[in-house]
Amino acid sequence: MVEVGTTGASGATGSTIELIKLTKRYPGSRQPSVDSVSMRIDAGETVVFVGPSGCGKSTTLKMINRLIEPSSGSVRINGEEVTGVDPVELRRKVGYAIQSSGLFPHMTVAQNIALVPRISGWSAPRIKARVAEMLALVGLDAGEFHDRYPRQLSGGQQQRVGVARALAADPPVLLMDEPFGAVDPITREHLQDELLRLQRELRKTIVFVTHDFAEAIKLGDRIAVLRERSRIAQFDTPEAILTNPADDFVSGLVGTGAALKRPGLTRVRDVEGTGCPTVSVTDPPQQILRGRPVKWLRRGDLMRAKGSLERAGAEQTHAEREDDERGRKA
Ligand SMILES: Nc1ncnc2c1ncn2[C@@H]1O[C@H](COP(=O)(O)OP(=O)(O)OP(=O)(O)O)[C@@H](O)[C@H]1O
Repeated sequence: MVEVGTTGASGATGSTIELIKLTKRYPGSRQPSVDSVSMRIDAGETVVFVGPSGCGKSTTLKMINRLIEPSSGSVRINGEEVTGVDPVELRRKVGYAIQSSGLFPHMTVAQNIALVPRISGWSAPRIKARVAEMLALVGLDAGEFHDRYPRQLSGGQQQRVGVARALAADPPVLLMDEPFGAVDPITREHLQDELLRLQRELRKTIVFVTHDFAEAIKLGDRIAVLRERSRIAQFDTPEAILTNPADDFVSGLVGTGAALKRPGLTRVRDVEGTGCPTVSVTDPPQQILRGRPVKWLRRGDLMRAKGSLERAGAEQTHAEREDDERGRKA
């Protein structure tokens, strides 16, 4: 029997996901579209795949829930190979939300949300209660929306129903493939905020695909920057990627515009010297470092630190936050 989620000391209800040398070669293609990708995603973490069009983000994502079968390599959810999991069970474990919302047009909002609980064999009263709970969770009034059809909803409302449907069976893992790609920028920002709020509450393991780097830095605990064939160019926290891009490819994707959208992030060269200690070039580095900020620590880093902060967080490099986040530095 598959274990559905874990509620560990960190309070996360998600599952770990491991991609092990995951490869997809489509029939007739000379090159693999995904070439031996390996990564580990922690329980309760939001990881965003970002990269240029056609680099293999969606293919990688869809191999996690077996919408696409890998050519080789494997995916493990909480240590269990997904190929060994019954498809119905897999759908219950792995919620899936996509750009076009993916709602069935001939089903009402309630029927769409009830889909996975129904195929999982839930009782009618339990499904009814869950639909009401999900509508409330995504901020839609049940009285107004329960019996509407998708065509009677705005794009943003359809996306909300898509997210509600993906969460209905309380899966520990949520896969989101450009779920907010088809809505206007204001609605998109609103849906992103809603997702952040939901995730603070639910602590699922979320894998989110986007080609919008600003969206990646807003939503991701970590970002996997992918280049062609889903090769990992950098896999790190938004702060680390912004302040220390691995190479020119990553720098190009980050772009100055995206970096400046991160509130409170300032280049060191632009920071006023007031209040900074003055040292001589001959002073020993360790002495200079003593008592000074060395790392960025986020709440998730502290949760995962397991006793020592030595490997937690991201090294502070050439950029500095000027805002009240200073208090969170170790
Ligand atoms: N069914 C298929 N048959 C053959 N090739 C495919 C198939 N699906 C995708 N590909 C190819 O695999 C590569 C990766 O596609 P994928 O959709 O995973 O990229 P992506 O990074 O998600 O792109 P986008 O950001 O444009 O959605 C592309 O070159 C694409 O043409």
